[in-house]
Amino acid sequence: MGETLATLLTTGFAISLPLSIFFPLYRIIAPVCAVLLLLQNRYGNGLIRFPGPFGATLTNFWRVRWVYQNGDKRPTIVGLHNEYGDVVRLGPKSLSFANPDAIEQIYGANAGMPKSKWYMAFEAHGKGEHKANIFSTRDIHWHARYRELVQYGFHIDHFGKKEGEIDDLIKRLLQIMDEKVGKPLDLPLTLQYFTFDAGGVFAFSRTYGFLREKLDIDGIIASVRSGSMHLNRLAQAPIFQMFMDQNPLAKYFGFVAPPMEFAKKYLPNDRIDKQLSQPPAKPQHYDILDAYISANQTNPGIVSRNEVVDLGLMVVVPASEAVRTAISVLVWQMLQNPAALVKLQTEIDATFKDRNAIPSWKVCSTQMPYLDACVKETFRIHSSTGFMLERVVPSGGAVICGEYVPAGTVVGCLQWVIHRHKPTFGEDIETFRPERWLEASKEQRAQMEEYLCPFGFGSRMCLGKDIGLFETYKMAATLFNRYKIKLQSPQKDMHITWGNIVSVDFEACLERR
Ligand code: HEM
Repeated sequence: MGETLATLLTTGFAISLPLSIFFPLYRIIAPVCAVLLLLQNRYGNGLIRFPGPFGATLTNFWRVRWVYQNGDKRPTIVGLHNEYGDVVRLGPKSLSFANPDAIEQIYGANAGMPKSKWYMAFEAHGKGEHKANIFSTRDIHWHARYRELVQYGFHIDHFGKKEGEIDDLIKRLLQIMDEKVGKPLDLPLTLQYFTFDAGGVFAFSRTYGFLREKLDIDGIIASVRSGSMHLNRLAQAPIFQMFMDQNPLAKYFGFVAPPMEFAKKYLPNDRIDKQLSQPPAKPQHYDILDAYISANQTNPGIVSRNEVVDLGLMVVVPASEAVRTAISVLVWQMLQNPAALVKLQTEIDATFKDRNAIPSWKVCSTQMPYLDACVKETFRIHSSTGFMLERVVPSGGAVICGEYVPAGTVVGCLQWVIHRHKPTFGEDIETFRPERWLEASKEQRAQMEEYLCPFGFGSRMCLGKDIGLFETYKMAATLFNRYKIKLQSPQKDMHITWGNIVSVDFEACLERR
């Protein structure tokens, strides 16, 4: 067998040489090359002065293993910063920053840093397709123009006109919850039926039917969860993706990621075709598709018909999973902190006399300071996303937090770390304490608000921020107005899945108030 293999490997240039010459050479050359590569990784990137785990300086596979091992914990980069300080070397060519001063230098308008290859994991692939989207693209110019054309569709002034439709969905959700009163309820999953359908209404003015069917349609919720975990792991080492999801051979296996398949299956193609065949008109539906259609009509080279699939994908991942996580964490935190819950309930009772009321966005967002503090504290202590927002230092290098960083280095901040910056948020950063937002001086509060960044930073900040906030404020006020909520297992932590979303699971038990 050894003879045959060696013969094959050498066919064409040295078939007649005795095999015994080659094996000793392979045995020596391979390890020498590996050692040289590891030394180059550790010492050759100009980052040796930055502290970090030894394995991380040698290879990105350290990160893959690290994320695998910690898949059921909150992001452990926080622990690495506690151990190594404000700048941690996370890979041969990557640095994580904990000081909020880094934000402007990495994500500011003048930084000129594109996203890293980490984001490739979130591009369409399979069956011959490979397509960047608004979230993943590393093309700064295409992104800027694309975003400029569609962003009004994500703005509260536009989609806010759909509040009545969302209230109808909330009523359906409450019916499902009422049926479960007194019984164990998978609250995060039930909330996701709502966030999925609400995403459909915001994007396309139609639901997917999760609340009607009361089940995980096409198993997409389960797929998104496992996909988020899987992609977050693979993405840690971009080269890993070449062998797996981004493998050019994947198209021959006919593999299409489930979120993509789902997004395409439920696109309202009839409406899209009809509207595209008509002359440009004023918004008719006040959904996000309005903005995509008008962008396609005026700038088809920037927002092509294919970009509408991006919109479908947004409903499947951030609009359903990230918003579910935000609302679920808020509920869980309130239940862990009875004193805070009493204060929230007192504010709710003073604001709404009717326990069946579905609070309006306007009232929730402007007249309920304690609710506002609870939402902010939820996003601070547990941001829905759990990936470092990686950018690449452009040619010429950059100075970040006083440190020179060479061109080509991947740099970034994780919100979980920034939100634990003690000089900004206080010494008790691991405690859920909404009061910190109310007791702070005007200057300190402004500083905290500037560094509270669950939706990211700068030109790549979340487009769905208004939608995420709209749903979180409304659902929190609605649930605590109507129900007395308890945890089924009060002593147990939430079950955590650290994927690109840090999802949570727990069971609750509701009683009508
Ligand atoms: C609580 C809910 C949400 C959270 C915490 C959240 C968080 C984030 C974060 C941190 C980013 C920045 C990623 C980066 O820099 O790499 C992002 C980007 C994005 N999010 Fe969200 N998101 C939420 C809801 C939504 C919703 C509801 C939508 C759409 C309806 C959405 C659409 C997007 C898009 C399109 C981007 C890419 C923006 C760009 O690069 O220009 N998100 N989100």
